[in-house]
Amino acid sequence: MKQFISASDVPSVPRLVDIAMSYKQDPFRDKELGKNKTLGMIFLNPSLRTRLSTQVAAKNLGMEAVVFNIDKEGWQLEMNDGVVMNGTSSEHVKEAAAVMGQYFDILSIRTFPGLKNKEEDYTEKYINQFIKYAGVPVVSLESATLHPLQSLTDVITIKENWQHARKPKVVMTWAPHVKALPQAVPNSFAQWINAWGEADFVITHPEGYELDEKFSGNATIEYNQDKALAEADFVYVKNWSSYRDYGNITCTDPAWMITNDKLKNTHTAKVMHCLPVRRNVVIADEVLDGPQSIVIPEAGNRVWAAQAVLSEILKSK
Ligand SMILES: NCCC[C@H](NC(=O)CCC(=O)O)C(=O)O
Ligand SMILES: NC(=O)OP(=O)(O)O
Repeated sequence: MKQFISASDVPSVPRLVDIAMSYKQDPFRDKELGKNKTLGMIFLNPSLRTRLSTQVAAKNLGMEAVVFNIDKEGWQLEMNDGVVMNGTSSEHVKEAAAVMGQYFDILSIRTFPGLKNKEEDYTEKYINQFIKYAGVPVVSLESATLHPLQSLTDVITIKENWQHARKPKVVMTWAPHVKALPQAVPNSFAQWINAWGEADFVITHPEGYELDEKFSGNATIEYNQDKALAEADFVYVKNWSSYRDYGNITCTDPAWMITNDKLKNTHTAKVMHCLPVRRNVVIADEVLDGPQSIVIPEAGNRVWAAQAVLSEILKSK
């Protein structure tokens, strides 16, 4: 694997899931693989899970991780080519990415979308500038439109919580939020569930919240949340802002929040969320604190996903 930006960078999703699960059984079996190798972790936005789980994963492989909060501690970056840099940006990504490529064997980066310019976000302008100039493999720590480490984790979490011969019914439901959030997590979840191919996949959201079909693919879209949730085995909860009315909040209806009552017609569904989650806005306390929530072990699995990805890149270098 030469980079990890999207499910399409992965030769086999089921195989990568198996590698991650094998690291969960035996975290230190490749503790020499990353010896004398360094991972750069560049953040333009906040993070708890991605940052810490990837650092632990690197450590398990014997690799050194160096974290750089470039938004706060670096020079302000210019991302556009050919500009006269007489404004607020001090350093061009051409130099910044190339220099970091000199220091690290793998460069990982978090860069959220601006949610103002759909084309700029959906061409993944920022992460692609890093890929173009870094000269080393690049791993996404969540980019403008995708969050592959989260989605790999989510597939692992569904697989380890499913023991039946039939496919699980996985329902991704939109939920309310106070802020306009990226579509990266839901796009990515849809892309990975489709690529995995081992679930019956339904997406439910208010009208106007349709995701880019490039990611939602052949998932069933059901606008009635109660209908969608009926007989669900897994409920994946996430807010996102509108893709169609780009970056805007077009629904605030609190009735979309996940409560115990919403789950009553499911198959005692397991409830998932990437975190951080706004309690009693997105998911009610009674659900997050109840037996159906698997959000904590889900977040725990972030380590194994990151370890599988780093190991595959190290092996192909
Ligand atoms: N990395 C996981 C999710 C990150 C981001 N959530 C947020 O920004 C939540 C912020 C808040 O609740 O204030 C998102 O939805 O893409
Ligand atoms: N789920 C997730 O990516 O969390 P952080 O934003 O805290 O890294």
